[in-house]
Amino acid sequence: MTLEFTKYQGLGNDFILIDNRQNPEPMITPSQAEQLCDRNFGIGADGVIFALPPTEPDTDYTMRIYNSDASEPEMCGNGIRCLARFLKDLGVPTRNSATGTGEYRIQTLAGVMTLTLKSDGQVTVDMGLPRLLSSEIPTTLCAAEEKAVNVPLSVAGKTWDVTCVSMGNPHCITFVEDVDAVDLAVVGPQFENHPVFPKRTNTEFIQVIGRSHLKMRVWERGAGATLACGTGACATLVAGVLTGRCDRQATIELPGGPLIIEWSQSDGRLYMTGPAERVFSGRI
Ligand SMILES: N[C@@H](CCC[C@H](N)C(=O)O)C(=O)O
Repeated sequence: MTLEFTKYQGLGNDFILIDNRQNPEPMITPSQAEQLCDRNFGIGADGVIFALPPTEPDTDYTMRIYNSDASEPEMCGNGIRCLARFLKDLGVPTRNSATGTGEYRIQTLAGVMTLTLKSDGQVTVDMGLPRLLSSEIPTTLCAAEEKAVNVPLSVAGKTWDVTCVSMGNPHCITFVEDVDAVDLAVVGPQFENHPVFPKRTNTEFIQVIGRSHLKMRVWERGAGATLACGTGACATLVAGVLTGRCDRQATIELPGGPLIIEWSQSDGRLYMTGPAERVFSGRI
């Protein structure tokens, strides 16, 4: 089998993009995706993203993604920016292109996202509403109808205060004094596979630099330590606001660079702005 692909990255969170517009089912299996993501024996990536035909009214395309461990997450913030850039590079016309900023509406397992391609190359994504009930994360840290905000969780012999937010996918956020001191490779997998998270979790370790500047490191479910996580940055801003640590708009500084996140007061939705760049195309 020969597969055409293009590699994209958003702040170093990197993906293999596949033009799957002719078929509603991904053209490779999760285990083939895992092989392609291998950084030694494959192309190397944090995940594989498929541009699939739309199935819902008023949407342009459908995104599905496999993590590098072959699991399928509901949503990916950096990945969907890369998908918008991929569609544009394929010559797919945007909506409202006469205004100078084009839009795509992309269906995901977490709902429909609207993406705006800006003239400076950045992409803004309407990431929708955060979900806060324990049953929505999901986590058993609290009763199903309660919010897990600043609750203690014992991991790796230490008690961490955590806040849980779903952006369609699960996030556990913990604020620390010094984010560089966290041994991600040791504590990350223990958070990810903790029994209080029945669908596993992404985990964000956050240092507050100022009310509009947070520094983040992430351990992703199904991908491990990555250079950036868009859904994680959105979940982090929500956790920071809920715990009184930051304003509703902030720069989230990641190892791969900054994301600008806003939690709109007027509509309650999260807006994420950041880059998405093509790296190379190939055939495997
Ligand atoms: N890097 C992504 C998140 C990808 C999915 C995640 N690993 C999960 O399993 O939920 C982002 O930018 O949001």
